[in-house]
Amino acid sequence: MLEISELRKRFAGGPDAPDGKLALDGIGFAVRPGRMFGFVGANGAGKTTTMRIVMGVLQADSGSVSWQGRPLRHDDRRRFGYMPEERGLYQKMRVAEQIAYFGRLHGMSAAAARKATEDLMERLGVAERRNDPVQALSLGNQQRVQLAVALVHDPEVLVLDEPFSGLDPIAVDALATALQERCGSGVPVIFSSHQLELVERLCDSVGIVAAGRMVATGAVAELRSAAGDTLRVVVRDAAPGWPDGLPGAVTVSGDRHILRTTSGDDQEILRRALKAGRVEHFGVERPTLTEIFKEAVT
Ligand SMILES: Nc1ncnc2c1ncn2[C@@H]1O[C@H](COP(=O)(O)OP(=O)(O)OP(=O)(O)O)[C@@H](O)[C@H]1O
Repeated sequence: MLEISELRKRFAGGPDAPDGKLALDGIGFAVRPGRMFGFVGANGAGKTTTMRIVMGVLQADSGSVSWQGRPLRHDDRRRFGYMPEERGLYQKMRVAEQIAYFGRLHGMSAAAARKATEDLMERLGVAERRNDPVQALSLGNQQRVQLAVALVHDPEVLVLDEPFSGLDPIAVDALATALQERCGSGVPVIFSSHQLELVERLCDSVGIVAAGRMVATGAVAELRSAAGDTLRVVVRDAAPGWPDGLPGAVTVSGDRHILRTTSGDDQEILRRALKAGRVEHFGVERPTLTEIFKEAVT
């Protein structure tokens, strides 16, 4: 298991902010083997900083990262796969050569690196570009190569900073399948993303970070059920004022009134809605991850 505990990090300030910037204020979470963990949060919340600390690119002021029950060491990180936010490809190096080169850096034999490279280029749809320098590829294709670089040495853990950003839907599916396979073979996977539908679809658990703190963490289904069900009623052509006194909030969209409530007598609400106009929808809904996210970070 990969465990991140109580990480704090303050960046040095400039003349405008002499106290610096507290980027992490006690972040902690754990990712079990074979689990996919979605790391979400607004811009500047602290995701990249956390992942950089996990990968040893930055040092925390305090807190710890442990892997399989003991403090994470430099050697362990060689067996991790990392996709940094700033990306890190050699622009002039050819695609196949580059992926194999990173495999070699992680200690693979030349033959094993070549074989893994062939396999990944095929899987990620860049085999036809094998002899092109990276700089000749579109950004999305460069990202596929970046992912191949993170995967080539069959890592024990995957830490990916916004791996899905900028990818077309075909590439998203190829990447999702590649990650699910790694997970299926017992690898813990952490990835950050602003694409919450994707996180909801792929991840066993999520962590929502705001201002350097974890504000919610757990299985997506648990977070959704803990957030409580909402009754949504849509009434068409209803007279204004019909929901006066009913709990919840009403929004108006064209000729539709939409009432959302988490409390109240549903039968009474239905009677009132039927009297008021044409009831187009009456149902209980579980909040999406996007709704939970907005609630948690605002
Ligand atoms: N090297 C640095 N020096 C000073 N401040 C920094 C540095 N790196 C990050 N920060 C600040 O730390 C905070 C957290 O940034 P971080 O990049 O971790 O956020 P993030 O959640 O990854 O955001 P995004 O979704 O925009 O990528 C931000 O306020 C950022 O401006």
